[in-house]
This record gives sequence, C-alpha cells and structure tokens, in this order.
Amino acid sequence: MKELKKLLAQDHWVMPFLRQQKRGLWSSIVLGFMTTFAAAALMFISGYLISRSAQHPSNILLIYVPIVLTRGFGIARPVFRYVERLVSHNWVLRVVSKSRQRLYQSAAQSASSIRSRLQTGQVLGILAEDLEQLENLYLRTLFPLGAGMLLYLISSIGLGIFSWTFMLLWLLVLALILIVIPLASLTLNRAKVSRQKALQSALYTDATDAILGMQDWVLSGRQADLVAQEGKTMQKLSRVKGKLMAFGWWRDFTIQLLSLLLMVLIMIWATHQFGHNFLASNYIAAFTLAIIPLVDSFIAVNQGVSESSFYEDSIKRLNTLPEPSQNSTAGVKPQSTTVVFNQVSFAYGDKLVLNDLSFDLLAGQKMALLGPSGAGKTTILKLLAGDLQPTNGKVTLGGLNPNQLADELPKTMAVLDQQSYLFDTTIENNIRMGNLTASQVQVEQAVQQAGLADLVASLPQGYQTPMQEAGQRFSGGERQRFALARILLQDAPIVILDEPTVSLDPKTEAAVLTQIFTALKDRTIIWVTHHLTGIEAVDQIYFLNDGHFTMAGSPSELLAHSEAFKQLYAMDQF
Ligand SMILES: Nc1ncnc2c1ncn2[C@@H]1O[C@H](COP(=O)(O)OP(=O)(O)OP(=O)(O)O)[C@@H](O)[C@H]1O
Repeated sequence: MKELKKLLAQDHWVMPFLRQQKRGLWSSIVLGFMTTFAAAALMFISGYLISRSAQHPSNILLIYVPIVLTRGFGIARPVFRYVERLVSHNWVLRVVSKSRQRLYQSAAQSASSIRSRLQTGQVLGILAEDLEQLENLYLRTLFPLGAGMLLYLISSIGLGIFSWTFMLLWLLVLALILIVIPLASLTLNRAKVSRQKALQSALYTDATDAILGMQDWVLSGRQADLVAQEGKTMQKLSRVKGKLMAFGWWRDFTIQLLSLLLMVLIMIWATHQFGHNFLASNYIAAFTLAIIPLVDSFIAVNQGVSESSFYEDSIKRLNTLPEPSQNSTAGVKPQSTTVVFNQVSFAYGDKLVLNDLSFDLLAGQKMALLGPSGAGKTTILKLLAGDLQPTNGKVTLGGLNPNQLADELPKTMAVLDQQSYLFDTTIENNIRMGNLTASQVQVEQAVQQAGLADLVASLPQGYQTPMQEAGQRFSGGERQRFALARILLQDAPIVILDEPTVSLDPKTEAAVLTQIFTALKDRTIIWVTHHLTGIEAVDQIYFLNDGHFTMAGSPSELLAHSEAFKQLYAMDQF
C-alpha cells in the first residue's frame, strides 16, 4: 500500500484524472454508499416487518408504514445500483479513453525512443493490459473502498448514538475485515501477483516473437517446440493464478466467519439494548438482517485492496512512458536544408561510437555513408532526426537543432529504409500516407516516377487493390517502389536512404537504385549502404570506422587515388 501511495505521488497517469474528474468520482462513491444503505435499510425494515407481523398488531400503522418503507427501499436499492453502474462505468470509460488517447499521443511524439526502450510485446502489454488494469483500479478498488469507508464511518456513528461501547467493538471487528485482512493479504500476495504479471507480460513478448518469427519456426521444423514453450509459461501462470485463487478463497472464508461473529455480536447487543422493550424481538431481527448487505460491501473492499498490487506494476510501466508535450509541436521551419555535423561525438553510456566527426551537405547534394556493421551509421541518422543528442559538438539542419523542427521535421526529411512498412489497406491509401492532401494526378505522377504505373494498370482493382498485411501482396522490389512513391508524394527536400535495397537481388537492386536516384534527383540524399552498386550517383562518399571517417571523397576521386576503394569497387562489380 505504501508502495502504491509512493507511486501515485509521482504519477501522471491516474492522479491528474482523479483531480480533474472529482465530481464523477464522488458521485460514484456516494451512489455506491446509497445502494448499500438502501439494501441494509430494506433488510432492516423487512426483518422488523416479518417479526412484527407475527405479533398481534395494536395499530395497523405499525404494519402499514414498514410495508410502504419496504417497497420504497426495495425500489430504491436497484435504482441506486443502476444509476451507480451508469455513473461509475461512464466515468471509468471516459477516464480510460482519455488515458488511451494520452498513451497514443505519448507514443506518437516519441515513437523512436519508445521503440528503443520497449519491445513490441511490452508495448502490446501496455496497450492491452495496463489500461485494463486502470479500469479495475477504479471499479474494483477505488469505488468500493470509498463507499465501504463511508459505510464504516456512518454505521459506526449510527451505532454510537445507541451505545458507544458497542460502537468500539463494532469498529474493532470491522477494522479486522476492512483494514487488517486486506493489508495482510496484500503483503502475503505481493510476490505471487508480481510473478503473475511477469508471466503475463512474458506471454505477450513470446506471442510477439512467435508471430513475427512464425516463418522461421516453421522452416526450422520447430513448431512443436514453440507450442511446448508457450505451454510451459501458461502452466506456470495457471499455477500462480490457482494459488492466488486459493488464497482468496481462504481470505473470503475468514471474512465470512468474522461477519458471522459480527451478526452474533449485534444479536447479543440488540437483545441487551432493547431487551426491556416490548418490540425487542423485532429490533433484534432488524439489526441482524441489516448486517448482510453491509458485509457484502465490506468483502468487495477487501477484494479491491488485496488486488491493488496488480496496479502498481501497470502504473509504474505507464509512468515510464514520456509525458505527451502540451506545448505546440508546430516547430520552426528551417531557412535552408543544409545539414551540418560539427565535431560531433556520441557515446551510448561508456561506449564511444562517434568521435569528433564533421561533414556538411548542401541542398541537392548526395552522400553515401559506408562502414562495417556497428560502425555508427544508424547513430548518425538518429542524431540527424533528433532522436539522439550529441555528447559533444553540434548537429544542425538549416542552422537549427533537429528537435526545434518538431512537426516541420517530416516536411523536411523523409526516410526510405530497409523495409518501409506497407499497411493492410489499398495501394492508394498507402501512397497517400506521404501526403493526405495530394491530388489524384499527384498520386499517379508519384507512381509513374517510382516505375509502378504498368504494374498498377495491370491490376483489376488498380489503385484500390488491397496490399495485404505488410504489403505481402507484392514482391520486395515492388514494395520498395511503393515506399518510394510515398516519399515522392511527401515531397521532403532531404531523403534518408537506409539500405533500401539490401534485401533485393543484384539486378532488382540496380534497377530500384536507378529509379530512386532518378526520381529524387533534385533532393538532398544521405544514403547508408554496404554495397558500392550505384555509388556513381552520389557526390561524396564517407567511410566510417572506429568512430571517424577513414576515407572520404567523390567516387571519381576515390577511384583515382584510393587503392582500397578501387579494390572494394572491383569486388562489388564482380
Ligand atoms: N541503444 C543502444 N545502446 C547501446 N549501444 C548501442 C545502442 N544502439 C546502438 N548501439 C551500439 O552502437 C554501435 C553503433 O550502432 P549503429 O546501429 O549506429 O551501427 P551501424 O553502423 O548502423 O550498424 P549496421 O550496419 O549493422 O546497421 C554498435 O556497436 C551498437 O551495438
């Protein structure tokens, strides 16, 4: 509980909503209280009525008034329940939908940094599990806890009017049910709950791995191993869940025993309190029966509090996500598209990847970035996109830090990477992602420039042909051309080519590269590549190794003066 309180103190996913939406929260709690109050009053009056009806009525009103009250509370109880459900669920759905919106905003504003910190399975876990847990936090813990505490307080005051000594006994037994048992079960279950959450999250990660790597499982003939591996996690999960359920059963059984004790105590107290009264038996029945709905409500509090450690992890994970910026993301439009790396160094922790690197690229120039795997090429691209900040030195785009561009960045820089993602929608929608306001003529021009006009014309549904998931409907080369058409429509002056042809055969690679460089002839290009195929199309080549450029120059200069380059070039032509 302490942990949860500490978490909530630093939280920006639950507390802000509770503060903003106080009215709905209090209405739900008060309506929850009124439901139980009406149920307890119904039982109280019914108990009185049943017992009183067995006696000789001295006055018909002694029967008639309780009958009317029984009807009244009988109607009030479901009405309060129904309204409480409407108000609380409406409140929760609103709050959770706002949280979900906030989650998408956070993910959209920092997509690349989230991707480097969380795996796909973890992101799915947050989307599917954690927000669901927030729903339970409100519905199963906060509302019952609020209503239960209100009942605890008011029933104690009510009893205190009759007898303060009995009120102390009542407070004590209820404190056992409402405070001691929930806190004890929270402590005893904490380890099991975190094990359950860890296993559930492992299932998400495993399922993502299984789906993304399905083909490799099948090709390696290890489908059975995959099923067995998932089965083991599920068995472990079912064992933990079984233990938690058994614990819950014993906890509820103990509470029922305490409730029985409470009923016996109230029966003894009512006998003692009203024993001298000729209506004694009626009051005993009334007070004893009224306990039943109260106990139900106290059990709900208990379950809710016992489960609260489920939410700790979810709140913790949600709070690891960056808070969406409330400021305008309009950004500053750069005056030029000149890219400058000025004495840039970058380290991941202690690992120095780039060491005092400088280069610049003017509008329309094209550079190729080569280097062995792990040399830091992708790191350079991330610095340029503003996803990383240099440890030393300066990266500027049109004189600005790339982060200053904010929403202007996609208008300034486009990326064509190894496998640009194509969505499960039509060809036209996929291309239009580059520019939603493009005219049909512009879409057709982009398709023409990307060398896809004949292919699209040959399809019976033309631009409306569904691409299928990840563009499976088309070959690798065709997929990269569609991605190129999208970029052409995006019309950004700088284009990053991150090994866009790496998965293609040499013939298709050469054809796609020609298409790319022809279509993007007016744009600034930074091309990360491992091959020298098509290298003649660039103005400058930079070889990155050990954090700095070991070779730099135009293709013709390097061919003329560098033996190493000549050898590499010859090997690639082979
Ligand atoms: N988030 C990270 N945390 C720690 N080290 C990292 C991180 N990202 C990359 N690295 C390391 O930094 C080095 C440079 O990585 P980078 O991805 O920039 O290389 P690269 O030249 O693009 O490699 P490749 O050609 O294989 O894609 C590598 O040794 C890599 O292991």
